[in-house]
Amino acid sequence: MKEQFLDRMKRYLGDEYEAYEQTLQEGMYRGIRINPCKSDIEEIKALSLCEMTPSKICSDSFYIPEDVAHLGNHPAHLAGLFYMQEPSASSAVEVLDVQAGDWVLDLCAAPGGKSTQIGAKLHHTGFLVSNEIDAKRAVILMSNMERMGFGECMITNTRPEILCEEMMGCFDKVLVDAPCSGEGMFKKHSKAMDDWSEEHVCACATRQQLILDSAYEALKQDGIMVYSTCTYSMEENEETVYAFLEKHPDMELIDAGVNFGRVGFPYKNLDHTLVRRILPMDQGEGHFIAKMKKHGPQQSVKLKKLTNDGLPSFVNDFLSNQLNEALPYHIVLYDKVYLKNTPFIKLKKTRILRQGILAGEIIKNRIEPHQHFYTASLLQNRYQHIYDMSEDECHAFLEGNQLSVSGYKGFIALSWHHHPIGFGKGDGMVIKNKYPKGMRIR
Ligand SMILES: C[S@@+](CC[C@H](N)C(=O)[O-])C[C@H]1O[C@@H](n2cnc3c(N)ncnc32)[C@H](O)[C@@H]1O
Repeated sequence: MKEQFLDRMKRYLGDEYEAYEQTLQEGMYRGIRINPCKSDIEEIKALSLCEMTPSKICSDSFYIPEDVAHLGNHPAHLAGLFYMQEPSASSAVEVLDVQAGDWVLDLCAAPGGKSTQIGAKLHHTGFLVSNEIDAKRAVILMSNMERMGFGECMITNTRPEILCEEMMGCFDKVLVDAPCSGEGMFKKHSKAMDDWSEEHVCACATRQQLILDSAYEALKQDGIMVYSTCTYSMEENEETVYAFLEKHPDMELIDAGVNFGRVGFPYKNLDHTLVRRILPMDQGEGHFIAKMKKHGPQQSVKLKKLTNDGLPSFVNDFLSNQLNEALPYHIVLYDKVYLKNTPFIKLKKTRILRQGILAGEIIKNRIEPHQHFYTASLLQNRYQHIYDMSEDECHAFLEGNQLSVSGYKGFIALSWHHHPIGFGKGDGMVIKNKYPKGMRIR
């Protein structure tokens, strides 16, 4: 560990420094968070995946032993029943206190730990915009949102200032889980430690101010903003919040409203008792969370809603053949068919990777369904053609093999323990494998 970093930690922690130093010799906390849109605690426990210890931070989060292997390839994970997330990483969304019907912006969202948690809390109500500035990471975010089954959302890949200007004053809740110097992750990512320097900490703090200024624009009057990091430095935490509040006097730092973690470090006249810190001594990996309310006034842009496109008859036939109940909204964009429960919105400057559920792609005069159509939790009870695979069949399917199952013709949802995990196409004799090649297990 860099001496300069440890000296700073000594200054921050005083008498507790030794306890912190001790945690550096220990392993990382690991955990899983159950997806209530697809499963519940009883079901996951009954799978006996591993030892699961409840966390005090989030009722869906559990600590798991550090040495548990291969959970990522477990069918329950691939079907989106749970997300691998260390419990303290769920703290910021708990503070955000998402309510059904909220419009929520997750401005720095990849790989999607917090967006999938927000999606679960919204439970198909409201609207979630998950933005990631980095194109490659945005694709990972999209695949995690897809696996977990969310559709009442939009995945964007844009600079915060562009998105927040286009959606000015639209959101009840905004989460800024900011890029930071990652001091809380040094045990996990040694690269974060190699990159560490006081200059880097200050550069992160400058960037955080810019992101917060954009986030401010997107927040409604009376809306709630949560700012979080996974770093210890005061420059990126208390000092960032202080500078932001100085610049935006209509923002008020309010009580985080939770009883996990501990108060922040004292800084000027910031009420540090209102912010939360989770340190490794608190069964976490170094998180900071501040909750703020916007008193406004704040104008909101009026978003343009799209009307339903006329669908080609073969798409209508496909949808009525596959689903026993349709979703009310659909659009076709670049030959891709999307479905949604509420109207699609139109943005001009923001790069939208996906809005709604991607049902499939029109190729010549037919539709090739997409994996998202079969993982979307809103559709889970609507498939008219579904085959529940045995453990062996599911394993073979996830490896990319066809199923020797006769009697089915056409596209069919394939489930594990009655949870759709993908799809195939029957020819009466076998079901051909349509599990995306890049997702197959080897
Ligand atoms: C701490 S991570 C987010 C983790 C995510 N919220 C989760 O729970 O999975 C911060 C993200 O901010 C992104 N980022 C980097 N620079 C940014 C910028 N200038 N504006 C917005 N986001 C940025 C990074 O690519 C990274 O994905």
